[in-house]
Amino acid sequence: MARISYIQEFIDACVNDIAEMLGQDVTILDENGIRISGTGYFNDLIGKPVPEGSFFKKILQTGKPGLVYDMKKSDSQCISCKFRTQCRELATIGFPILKRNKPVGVIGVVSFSAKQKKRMIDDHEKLIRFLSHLSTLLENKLILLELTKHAECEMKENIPHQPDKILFSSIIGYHSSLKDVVHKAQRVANSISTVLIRGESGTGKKVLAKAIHNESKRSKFPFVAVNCAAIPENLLESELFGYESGAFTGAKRGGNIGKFELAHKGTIFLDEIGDMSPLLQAKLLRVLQERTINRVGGNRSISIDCRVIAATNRNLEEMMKEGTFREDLYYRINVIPLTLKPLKERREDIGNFIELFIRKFCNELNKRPMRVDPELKNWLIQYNWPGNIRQLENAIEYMVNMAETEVIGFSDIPDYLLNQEDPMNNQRGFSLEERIFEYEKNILQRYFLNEEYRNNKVLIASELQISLATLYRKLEKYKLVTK
Ligand SMILES: Nc1ncnc2c1ncn2[C@@H]1O[C@H](COP(=O)(O)OP(=O)(O)OP(=O)(O)O)[C@@H](O)[C@H]1O
Repeated sequence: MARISYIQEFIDACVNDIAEMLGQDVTILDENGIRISGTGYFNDLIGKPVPEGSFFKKILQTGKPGLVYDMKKSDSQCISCKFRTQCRELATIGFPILKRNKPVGVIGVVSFSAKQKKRMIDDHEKLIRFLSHLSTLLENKLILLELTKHAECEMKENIPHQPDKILFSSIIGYHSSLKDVVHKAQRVANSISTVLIRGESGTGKKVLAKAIHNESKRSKFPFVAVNCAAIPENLLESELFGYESGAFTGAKRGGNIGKFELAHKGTIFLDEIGDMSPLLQAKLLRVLQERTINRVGGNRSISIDCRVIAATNRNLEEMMKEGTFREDLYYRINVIPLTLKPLKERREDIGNFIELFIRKFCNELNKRPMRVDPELKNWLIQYNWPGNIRQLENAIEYMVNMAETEVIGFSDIPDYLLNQEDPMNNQRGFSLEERIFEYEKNILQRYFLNEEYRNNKVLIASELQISLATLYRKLEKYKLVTK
């Protein structure tokens, strides 16, 4: 999905030209309320979020434009903004940037002098019309970008047997458990036996499956991935096995081949197999045993030749006990089990992933090479990563986008990393005292890294209803990072 920050260069050019033309300051926010561009006063605020409850945040929520010229009035749109009384803006017009009717950003034009304010109020109708055109232009640019990317992906998918770059050597990981998994995978790459990859979401199951395929004799033939959880149950059968003409209402004339046939001589990757319905489990079992499929609505058996790799993050043993996963299918797919550990159990790999992803995103986003502040790196290594490698990858993408210098620091981390309620995430082996320590430290740290509080100890102490002296003591005790 194209985000507003993906057209950053175009936005910067627009903002500067419009500000010059209108004689007012102009700013643009992304879908999270982060200022991604701005002129004059806003220059120093780029990369920072606007306060909760602010006029611009409301526009992001409602998708409605507006004009505010008396921030202090009780019915002003800024009434719930904490920084209302310190605000230097005299008048502001905000207009949503919509993508398919969903707000993905805001354009703001702001007056800081009485003269500018008067001009804004006099001309506000024209200005709103102009912003509406600009917003449409930005929306079109985003949609065009999305369509181009989509077309590129489709082209790549349609090139038969395109070699994929993921090999065993591209799987990052020095932890002994991962080395062991990769070693086993190498040994079975050329076998026809079914592999079952277990692991939490985002641990690299698909990456491993692709490496097995690419390092096997089947690599010249397709690797076909099917996410069994993402396809509605009634469609999954025809998706997997194909259908004949007239098999159901809406079926294509001439029928359609399914993923098993598409993967002929290659590999079929059945992701989230634990989410397959009992009925389909039975059909899949038969296919795996007989190595033939029957298209939906057809009565001819078609033999298949493809390697099956299945993956799941579900506890299949528990599911068998509950009767929601078939025991016979379990034994059929669990021939070569490979388990990927969650990232928090292989912390020695986190540093390498951080370096890898920083390089990747600097490259993709055309940014100069960056590095991470060593203190932040330690913090990231200690973090629990419930979303595993995928979450780490997304967090680094965010940080590379946000960083204004070549050193990524605490001010660049996404808020959601700090908003984790239980920092120990039910890890075993910690006492109540240690847990409470981490819990309190985490709460305080969140306040110090929250832009809204601007490191203001009086404000933080008052919000937490503790004395300033207590706050200072805790600051020292927990060695908190302040922005
Ligand atoms: N060892 C690795 N080296 C480099 N990148 C990796 C590695 N493992 C995973 N990744 C990256 O992490 C992300 C998640 O990987 P992947 O999609 O394979 O996880 P998954 O376990 O299949 O997730 P899910 O169960 O949610 O589908 C991908 O962007 C992938 O490129």
